[in-house]
Amino acid sequence: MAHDRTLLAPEALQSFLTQHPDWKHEGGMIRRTYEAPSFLAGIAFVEKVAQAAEKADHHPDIDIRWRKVTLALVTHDAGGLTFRDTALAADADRLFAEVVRAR
Ligand SMILES: C[C@H](O)[C@H](O)[C@H]1CNC2=NC(N)=NC(=O)C2=N1
Repeated sequence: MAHDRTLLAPEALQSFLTQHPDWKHEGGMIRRTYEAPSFLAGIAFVEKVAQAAEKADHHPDIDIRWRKVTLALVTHDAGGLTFRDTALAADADRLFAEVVRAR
């Protein structure tokens, strides 16, 4: 599948980071660590993220350490950050809020 490879303008990235202050721009990726209320809530969150990632054909690096789940995103095909990264990051934030509400 062909995807848009347009890199995010610096202002667009800045605007995302301002609106999502838990996400950091590090090593060419955007990264956030979520702390779930329990290990299984963290796993439920990862499952939701995996479903969203598969649907978007865009897959974050995922690191699970007990209740902490770290997501890191970059568009390898584009060699940098694109709207696909910030869109999935924003989806993940919504999904995390759902998991926390449902605990
Ligand atoms: C063919 C397919 O669209 C690509 O390999 C996708 C799959 N998932 C991906 N995920 C991420 N994070 N970056 C990519 O560039 C990427 N590319």
